[in-house]
Amino acid sequence: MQIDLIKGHGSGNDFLLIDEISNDYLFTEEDRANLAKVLCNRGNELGADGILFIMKSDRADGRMRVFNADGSEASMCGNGLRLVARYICELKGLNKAVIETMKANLKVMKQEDIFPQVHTYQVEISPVMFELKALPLNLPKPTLFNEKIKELSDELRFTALAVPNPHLIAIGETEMFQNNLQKELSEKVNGPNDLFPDGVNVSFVKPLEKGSIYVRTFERGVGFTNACGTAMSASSLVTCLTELNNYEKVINVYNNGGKVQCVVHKLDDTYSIDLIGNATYLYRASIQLALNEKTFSVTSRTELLEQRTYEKLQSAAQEVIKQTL
Ligand SMILES: N[C@H](CCC[C@H](N)C(=O)O)C(=O)O
Repeated sequence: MQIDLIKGHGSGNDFLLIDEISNDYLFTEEDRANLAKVLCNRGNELGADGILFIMKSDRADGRMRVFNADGSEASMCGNGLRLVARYICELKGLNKAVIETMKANLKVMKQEDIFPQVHTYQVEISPVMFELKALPLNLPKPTLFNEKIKELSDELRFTALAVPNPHLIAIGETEMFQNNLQKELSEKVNGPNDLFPDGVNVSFVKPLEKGSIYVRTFERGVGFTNACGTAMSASSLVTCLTELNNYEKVINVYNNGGKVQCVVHKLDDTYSIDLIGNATYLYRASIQLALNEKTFSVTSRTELLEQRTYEKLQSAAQEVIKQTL
């Protein structure tokens, strides 16, 4: 079976985009999980953090389903949604659209370049839930806000929220990035454990100057990635809850893949976050796939030249991180 795809990234969080609107691929659920495991494997010619299936929708301009590299499906993907936003807007000649995701239909729109000649989109991150059952997190309390979890750490304080995929956020200083704690506790809560039966994305956050933070995330179903869009959005919200940053103001979120911006909105007890950042295409490729043998070959690959301009954004962001982390 031949499959045409685009490899792209949002802040270095890279994905394979497969267009099921223009092509009749007819994937089964098992196909989708197997495709993610086979094509995202970085030992192969492609490799990625996940696959974004772009599908028809009867209630929006398009639909996104996101599968992690381990074959698990997630309810949301912030960096991936910017790539899908770009793909749908360019496919349909739109500057803004609505994309159906597992739990919500989300508003997306093309934005002014966050850096010269870097395709930039804004996506809505919503709904936001703090009830522990929304993750789920099995603790004898309704919510977890800036509190210790003795099974995970004696010092760190965590906040748990779903946007709607699950996130566990710890805010601290540089030292928290200089040991193996994030890796060890992330592997624990993403393996067989009583706290997070479905796993969780784990982010360590360091406030930089007011209006700027650095976020490093160990992603459920993937591991450490350059950036996690929903995690950066959730982290921005938590820094507003702890009054480190302000609602309705742009927060610069630095990460190992570059920089995005978040604006946190609070209306009574309802929150949403605007996530603004790049949607960069790396290459187009066609593959010949034998799914049952779980093998494929790349039959064509056309490099695109967008990464050269993106790299200027990334090195500027890395300079800031080097100065402040
Ligand atoms: N690993 C996530 C899905 C991908 C989210 C991330 N790549 C993003 O940009 O939000 C999860 O299992 O909930």
